[in-house]
Amino acid sequence: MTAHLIDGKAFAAGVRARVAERAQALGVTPGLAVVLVGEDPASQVYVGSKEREARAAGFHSVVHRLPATTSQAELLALIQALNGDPAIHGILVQLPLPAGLDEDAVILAIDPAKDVDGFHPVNVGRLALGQPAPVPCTPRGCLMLLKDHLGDLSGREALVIGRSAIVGKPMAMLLLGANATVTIAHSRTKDLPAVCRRADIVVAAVGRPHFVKADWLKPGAVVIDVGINRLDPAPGEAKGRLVGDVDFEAARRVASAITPVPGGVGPMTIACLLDNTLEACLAARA
Ligand SMILES: NC(=O)C1=CN([C@@H]2O[C@H](COP(=O)(O)OP(=O)(O)OC[C@H]3O[C@@H](n4cnc5c(N)ncnc54)[C@H](OP(=O)(O)O)[C@@H]3O)[C@@H](O)[C@H]2O)C=CC1
Ligand SMILES: Nc1nc(=O)c2c([nH]1)NC[C@@H]1CN(c3ccc(C(=O)N[C@@H](CCC(=O)O)C(=O)O)cc3)C=[N+]21
Repeated sequence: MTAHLIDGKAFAAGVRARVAERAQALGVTPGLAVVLVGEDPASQVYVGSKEREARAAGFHSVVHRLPATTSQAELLALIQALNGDPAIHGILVQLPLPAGLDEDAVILAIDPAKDVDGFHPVNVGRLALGQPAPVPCTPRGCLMLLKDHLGDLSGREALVIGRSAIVGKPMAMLLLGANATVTIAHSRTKDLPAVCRRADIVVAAVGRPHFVKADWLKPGAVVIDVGINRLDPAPGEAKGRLVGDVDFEAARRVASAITPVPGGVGPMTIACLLDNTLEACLAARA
């Protein structure tokens, strides 16, 4: 079997086009503020594409680039200013923050109505309770791809590998909300290959290249690879290749469908960020 490639890049372009259309019809310009503290080169890339795609969708997009030496008080003051700025409907603080800054306190300072990442405890609680809330962009994008490919997820065995607040936990909540039977694996899970072989759906969010092996997969499983890992450059390459958390070339011979890296989940994250910002803008007008 050669797995169907789930084209997140194409799907995300469709989501962005619908967002742009709705934004245009709105008569108000959705505003997104991204806050980047420090010089992490990978973060610079993501922030650049968020800004480009927000503008392409007709949004007002501002990026605040702060030095790694920024104090907690300075960062909190910026967030207060953005909370009070009526032109800004969505605030995203790029994580992780440099050492010395208190991530929890920063997230708590964001107005939950502008929390387009869905990381504020109020929004995390709402998601857990099944109440309407901005949903974290990466898991939301993964669920869109799964539903598009599989239709109804009811009763399917889903395994989420990873339990971070950004990806693993909200992914598990969304799958549960879609009536899948959900298992969450992490670094203390015993016999992960055996747990994985039971799953109809595998979402890998670990942060280790080639971590999920082909012989861990049930034949016909649907695999969503969230990982973004940069390999060391091969001789003659300026920068290393991007790969996911799944041993892609081997896995595609066992899975029925799989997302590539790049071109899978990553573009969906950005598309969902724009959609969450549009929704926040709509809610602010209501
Ligand atoms: N495509 C996109 O848009 C996005 C991609 N990413 C990528 O997704 C990946 C995961 O990100 P994130 O969730 O933030 O990462 P974290 O490092 O916060 O979490 C990694 C998770 O993997 C688990 N883990 C680590 N080692 C093992 C192991 N040997 N067996 C089983 N589980 C293990 C950890 O378990 P434990 O809790 O026990 O330590 C942890 O829960 C990264 O590659 C990141 O770059 C992230 C966000 C968006
Ligand atoms: N507050 C916060 N919210 C986030 O959503 C957040 C964050 N912090 N910190 C870092 C992670 C990572 N992340 C990605 C987004 C898009 C791509 C993406 O578009 N990737 C492209 C490739 C990009 C490239 O070529 O470099 C792809 O997979 O096709 C990747 C990773 C969001 N994150």
